[in-house]
Amino acid sequence: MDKVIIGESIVKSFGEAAEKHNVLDDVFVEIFEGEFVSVMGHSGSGKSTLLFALSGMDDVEFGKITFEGRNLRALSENELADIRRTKMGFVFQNPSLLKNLNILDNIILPSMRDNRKNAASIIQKARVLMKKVGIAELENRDIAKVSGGQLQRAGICRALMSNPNIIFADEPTGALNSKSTQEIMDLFFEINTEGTAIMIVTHDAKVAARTERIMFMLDGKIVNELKLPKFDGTDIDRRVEEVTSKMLELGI
Ligand SMILES: Nc1ncnc2c1ncn2[C@@H]1O[C@H](COP(=O)(O)OP(=O)(O)OP(=O)(O)O)[C@@H](O)[C@H]1O
Repeated sequence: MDKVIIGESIVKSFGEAAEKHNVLDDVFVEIFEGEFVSVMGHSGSGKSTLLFALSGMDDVEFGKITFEGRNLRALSENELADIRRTKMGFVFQNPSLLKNLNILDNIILPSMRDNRKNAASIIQKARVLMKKVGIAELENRDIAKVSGGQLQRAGICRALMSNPNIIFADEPTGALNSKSTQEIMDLFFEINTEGTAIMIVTHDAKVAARTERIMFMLDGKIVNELKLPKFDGTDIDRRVEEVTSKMLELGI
């Protein structure tokens, strides 16, 4: 299987002089096409920084990041933005939707910026995605009048508009109750089954247990990983147990 992203010897630090410390400390990571991976670790261990580095959102001080064969660090800001817009999807804990736009307009906004001429097909695509994620009836709804789970579904629709090859999700269920968390994970599962690679940063063992490879971070390093069979809807309790016992073993 081909690799969608390879990060080699990644180093990134924050702070000045004596305060300076490596938040990413010689990290090697690779994600395969269609893979569903997660990253766990203490708060401050570098998980989000890794996600931002791999997606080219933030530059790093050292190392190489290869996305579909292209060296991200050698690209211009415009080229990087283009890759992020057309090949990557982003989902965050709180989807940053605009308050003065309804759900549909929020979902189509980034695509419309790129290609206003195709408005009709963009709207049609958004409607297909809204139906898929179960928010079809909310297209005209003010974003202040939907639940957190529905908002996150809208965020996922927006991320899927460009048919990304990989979705980067930073604590996508962090603000959700356990029912919505499960529903959002069902959705990610479906998206992944259709071939999109997904990298999720999470503190939740139940979320990580749905993925097929969990990378554990400690002090800026990936110190271990756990591989699980692709989730088939069964054995979730046993999977969660495996994840939690690995966390205990690693002191995470
Ligand atoms: N822009 C920044 N400026 C200075 N320090 C930063 C910045 N971004 C992150 N850091 C520091 O880098 C370290 C790692 O942060 P990061 O957000 O990657 O951790 P994390 O594992 O995702 O944490 P959490 O689980 O709390 O989100 C932390 O010590 C954080 O304070």
